[in-house]
Amino acid sequence: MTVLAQLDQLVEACHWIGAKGWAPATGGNMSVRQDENTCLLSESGKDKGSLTSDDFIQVEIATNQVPSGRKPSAETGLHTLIYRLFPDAGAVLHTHTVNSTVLSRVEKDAALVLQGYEMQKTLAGQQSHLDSVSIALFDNDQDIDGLAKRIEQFAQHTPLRYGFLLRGHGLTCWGKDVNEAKRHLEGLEFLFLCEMQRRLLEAK
Ligand SMILES: CSC[C@@H](O)[C@@H](O)C(=O)COP(=O)(O)O
Ligand SMILES: [Zn+2]
Repeated sequence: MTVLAQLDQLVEACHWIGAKGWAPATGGNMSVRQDENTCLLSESGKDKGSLTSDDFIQVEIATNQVPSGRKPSAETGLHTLIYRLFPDAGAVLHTHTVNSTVLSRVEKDAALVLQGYEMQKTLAGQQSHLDSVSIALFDNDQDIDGLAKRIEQFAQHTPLRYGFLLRGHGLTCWGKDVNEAKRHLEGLEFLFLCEMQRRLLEAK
């Protein structure tokens, strides 16, 4: 599929994310890989639910440089990190949902472990509800370069798959293309909602 077709799919995914209320106000950011050296990232500060293809800005993956001089997402460094760590990653979606925001604060460990859910199989390579899926959880940080470094160091010793949570902030997930990133987002959000409800009910 061409990059233009991927960008069209990404714009559609942004509208779908907006309609679900998963990127309130100007929260969230999205990108698609152009080639091994560059990606197209959403412009900073926009309502991500009403983006058009003109709102995506070319960024160099190795350096975070922006040839156009426009202002891509404040979280550009997390998208480019994912494209650097995972040559197969073709799209990255970052959302601010209530479930990911709250659950990432309630969970004090360095990962949210999901187990026992059939919907784990929405995640590439997962074949059974009996397996455990560990979603890494990092403390939020306004220093995105510092945060990216911490995540990079973590990935050197622990597998990082599907996405990660930022505490009190939201989910960043990816896939080989827009469709897979969208499936991972929808699957993980479903699992977060189930996990919230389970913890609430079992606490009584
Ligand atoms: C609504 S404030 C949220 C931002 O600080 C950030 O977390 C975010 O997701 C959107 O930033 P942006 O620079 O528009 O990509
Ligand atoms: Zn954010």
